[in-house]
Amino acid sequence: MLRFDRAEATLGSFRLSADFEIAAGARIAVIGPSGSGKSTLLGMVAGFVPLSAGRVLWAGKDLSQIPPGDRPVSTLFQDQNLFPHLSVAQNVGLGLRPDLRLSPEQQARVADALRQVGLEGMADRRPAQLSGGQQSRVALARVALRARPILLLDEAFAALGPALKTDMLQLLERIAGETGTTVLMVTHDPDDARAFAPETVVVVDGIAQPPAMTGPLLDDPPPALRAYLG
Ligand SMILES: Nc1ncnc2c1ncn2[C@@H]1O[C@H](COP(=O)(O)OP(=O)(O)OP(=O)(O)O)[C@@H](O)[C@H]1O
Repeated sequence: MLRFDRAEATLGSFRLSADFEIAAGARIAVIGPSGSGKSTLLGMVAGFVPLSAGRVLWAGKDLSQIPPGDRPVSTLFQDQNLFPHLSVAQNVGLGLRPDLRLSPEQQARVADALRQVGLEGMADRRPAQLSGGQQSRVALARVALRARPILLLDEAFAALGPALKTDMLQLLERIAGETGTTVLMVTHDPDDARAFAPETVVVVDGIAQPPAMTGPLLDDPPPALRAYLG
């Protein structure tokens, strides 16, 4: 379970608070107006944003004691964090070993991850030789191999067209389901939330609200969310 225990972050004059729990293995959308604090909420989990009060706990353990790189967390941003000078296989292999000294068994796992995301035959290409959708798949394969229990997506697929985005969300759902990964996904698209996330956290007026059922929430949004959704 991921628990925000009266957690607060303060960035200049901006303050965000969160006090709720997310079940292990849940898929959660995070929506709200621009500048409302969605990325800040993810940053509190990943460790990019320090807490000014309260705690964030995973499986009962206080994450603030753990440096960002050692937290049980992977984060995917819109730019996909791929290294341009490394091959597709090497970019994925980083999920297993940052120094890329992979054993034959680990190389086989990289090949398997590439197969899972439909990129077999592209292992030796550089990211620039792939389409945007294929680059997203490389990033997802790396995250799958990294196998951290919490996955944070910050508008990771926002640059993709609708059909590709649907593909990526289905792929993500399959991988997260197989591994039991807990996913928090920031999106500006309510259709993403409906397609992917049974529950949604609304971030508005400095508060990340407890998760609500996505369908009913979007069918009958509270006033602050209604204004944002238009
Ligand atoms: N380092 C900082 N110092 C001061 N204020 C900051 C800092 N980083 C972010 N903020 C402010 O904190 C608020 C929340 O930012 P955040 O990036 O979490 O919003 P968001 O909901 O993810 O926005 P968007 O949808 O536009 O990406 C914003 O008002 C922003 O201006």
